[in-house]
Amino acid sequence: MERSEVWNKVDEYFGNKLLPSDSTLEQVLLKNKEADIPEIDVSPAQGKFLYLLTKIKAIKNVLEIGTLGGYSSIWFARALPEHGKVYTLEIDPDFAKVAKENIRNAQCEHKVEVLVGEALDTLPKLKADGLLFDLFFIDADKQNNPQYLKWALELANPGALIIADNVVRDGLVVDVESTDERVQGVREFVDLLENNPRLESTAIQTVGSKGYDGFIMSVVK
Ligand SMILES: C[S@@+](CC[C@H](N)C(=O)[O-])C[C@H]1O[C@@H](n2cnc3c(N)ncnc32)[C@H](O)[C@@H]1O
Repeated sequence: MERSEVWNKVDEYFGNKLLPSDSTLEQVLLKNKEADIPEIDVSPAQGKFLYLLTKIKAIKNVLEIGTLGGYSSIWFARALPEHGKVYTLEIDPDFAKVAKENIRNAQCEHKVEVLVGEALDTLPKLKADGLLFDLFFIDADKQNNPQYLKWALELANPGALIIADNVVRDGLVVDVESTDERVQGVREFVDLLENNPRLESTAIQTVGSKGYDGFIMSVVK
């Protein structure tokens, strides 16, 4: 069996055991497919992981950069208390439209603000509005990860979590010579984390239905 086949089977096994079937989330993925939205959302297991983290830390406000069809936004929203909020930033108005529908269908509308536009234009507005966040999920254009980290530090409550997805990129992250600007963005992001006195960080490699990748998690002091 191919390694990726094994990863899929193992994801399926744990999914069947630990993630009860969820017609709302399944519907989200179906709607995304119908709208030709790429299948680059987090996997169900990863979504549940984000949900659990949000619950464990009793997070109240989440800032997500990269909405796509709203799949991870819904996981976050479900983990928040009634008065909690997810602000999620999306550049593509068509994706944002589908995300808003999915979020409405999942009955999470009151907890999620989908903000359409270039994230680097939206972030200063959040700061001007005096918003602060307990958890950041950086999951958009990787070349801008260094900028997103700087903004997360501007907008973080003490003790906030910063999670950046897709940092392994099938192992390409260790390619010093890479001309892929996404790889360069991740490497620059890691350089900013290295010895940063405000952050404690780790990186976890993952395999599963989304292939070989990983995420970085940092805590703001
Ligand atoms: C990996 S997907 C997000 C997946 C989503 N978090 C999930 O797990 O369901 C990345 C998203 O970031 C959006 N994006 C890319 N560049 C962006 C930018 N500069 N500003 C805002 N959104 C951006 C893309 O359009 C895409 O929808």
